[in-house]
Amino acid sequence: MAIIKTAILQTHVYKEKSLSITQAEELLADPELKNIDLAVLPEMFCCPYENKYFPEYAEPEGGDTWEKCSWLAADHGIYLIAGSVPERDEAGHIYNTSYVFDRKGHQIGKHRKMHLFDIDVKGGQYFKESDTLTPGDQVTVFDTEFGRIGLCICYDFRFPELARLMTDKGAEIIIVPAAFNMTTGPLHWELMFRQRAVDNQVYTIGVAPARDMNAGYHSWGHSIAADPWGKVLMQMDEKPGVKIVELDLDEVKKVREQLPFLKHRREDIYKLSQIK
Ligand SMILES: O=C(O)CCC(=O)C(=O)O
Repeated sequence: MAIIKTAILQTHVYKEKSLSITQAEELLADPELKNIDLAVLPEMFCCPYENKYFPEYAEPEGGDTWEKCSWLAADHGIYLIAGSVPERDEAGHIYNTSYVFDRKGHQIGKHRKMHLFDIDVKGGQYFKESDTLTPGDQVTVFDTEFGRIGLCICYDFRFPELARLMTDKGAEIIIVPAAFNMTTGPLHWELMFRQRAVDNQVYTIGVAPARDMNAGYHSWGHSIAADPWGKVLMQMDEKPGVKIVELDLDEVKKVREQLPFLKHRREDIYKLSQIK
């Protein structure tokens, strides 16, 4: 049996970066989380989700936030998907980046959000990440002793091609630090996590910041886990909190054997290919 005990941390994002990090530290120290294998934080878990803050809060890979997350993973002996943070590279570009640490605190994965969130819904949400951020260009999967996990960030998950590429690369779980909003969250959030799970026969996990109506961006919250049948295993409300879900990778194998549609693709007629 390959069961991954996964903690989903729907945290509050403070204006002061150090408070958001301390919050993660305190939550992980809770004795109820003693036996977890993996913990996941939300998108921009220590930076308010607004363009004006991304340059100010950005750090290079290996910076203070990175160091702290690496230490937390090693200290608890867990895999940590450190939500996402604004990352500044040597050329001064800023990315929305998720780092993954193994049980020893070594970085074993890194995803730079590939699809920037540029939308303008009349009477609803406006956002233009491309005002400050640069897109990444890598499909991200990483290995654990349980199996392979795919990783993308929020708007990336709207692109079924990306989830399928991760599945084709062997992902059995797809993890998505994310922050949907009050316009798109109510109709699209659960639907997407269930649909990608069904289409790819994977577990899907979405981890969002808690809603803060005093913030510039109102997160939908509702962190979620769906199984490879598309069943919602757990969904939170909008408040801060922690939930543990058990992901049984034998289920992925069973579902794929019983309903083998991934093998029934007509690759003689159509094919998804990666250019880079
Ligand atoms: O796709 C959506 O509706 C929300 C996306 C988003 O908030 C993000 O990419 O940060």
